[in-house]
Amino acid sequence: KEAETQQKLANVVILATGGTIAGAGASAANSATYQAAKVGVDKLIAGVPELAELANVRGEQVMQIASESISNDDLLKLGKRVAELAESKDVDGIVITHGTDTLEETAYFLNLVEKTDKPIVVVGSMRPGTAMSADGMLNLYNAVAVASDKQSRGKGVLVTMNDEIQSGRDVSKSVNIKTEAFKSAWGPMGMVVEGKSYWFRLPAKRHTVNSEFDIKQISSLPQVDIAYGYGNVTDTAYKALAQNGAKALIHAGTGNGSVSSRVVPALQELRKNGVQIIRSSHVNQGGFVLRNAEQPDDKNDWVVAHDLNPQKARILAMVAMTKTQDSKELQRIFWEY
Ligand SMILES: NC(=O)C[C@H](N)C(=O)O
Repeated sequence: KEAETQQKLANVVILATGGTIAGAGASAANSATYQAAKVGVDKLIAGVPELAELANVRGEQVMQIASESISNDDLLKLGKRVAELAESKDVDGIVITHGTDTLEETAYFLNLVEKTDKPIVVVGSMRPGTAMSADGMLNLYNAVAVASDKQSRGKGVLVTMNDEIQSGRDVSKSVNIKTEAFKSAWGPMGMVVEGKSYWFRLPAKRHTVNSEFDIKQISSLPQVDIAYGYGNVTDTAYKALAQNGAKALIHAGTGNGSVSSRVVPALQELRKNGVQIIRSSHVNQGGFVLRNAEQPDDKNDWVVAHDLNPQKARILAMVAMTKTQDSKELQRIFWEY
């Protein structure tokens, strides 16, 4: 009988990378002061015995770090392992436990490069498992529920936080400390309640199986860096980043991705020297940067990031520049993904 139910359940692999969901504090009152990336994947799985009712779950520890320290090499390592598992006949879905600080970057990266329609769900928590009202257990339970659901196929990389199913492309950590940290300017795709998913929207942008990018063909990512716009800004950071080898600079601009008159000449010069200039916005509730609004992008040969925040623009620029160095192609990619 037990063997029969096991056969019917989906096979889900949990790839653990660290973060607060694997964090531990000194006491149950420590919801904000704790150490991330302490608990191993087997203990995480053992902490939620109800997972066994949703799927045949097994875990793999891919790395054990706080997500603010994730490197491009870590992204490639994780991406390649996800692709291998997705190709395996006995894997139906993949869950990635991850720190929340750069979760939106990893989720978007996987959304661009994984050539599979199998569910890939990235999940984290805002409180360590040792804290009162820890959110990691339910977030993980929801992630496994979504990853084992056939309805989740072909919807791109997903994120389950705070009972919501979000698109890995759109979602961003918008507040810290609070458990409702993850928001998208375009709203969640669905809800997951008591292990069941309820869907309301589909992503309009290209992803996974319809993406022109494939992790198997990517062996390294070019250096792309971000510089921040603010009052009284100088061009020092932009020049230093380029001097240090950046192939593209994401301008985390004010408002519409506007650029200070003290910075414009340096960016024009850097573009002439081959560095791609990509205008994004650091406004909190979702930027929307349009070509030739605020700056003459056609004349400057710059690219706009449209609704992608600076950190997501960095991910797309890196992936795109594994294939093209042409600014018009880059702009096409920024509209389509
Ligand atoms: N809530 C978290 O997961 C934060 C932690 N610094 C991390 O990203 O690993």
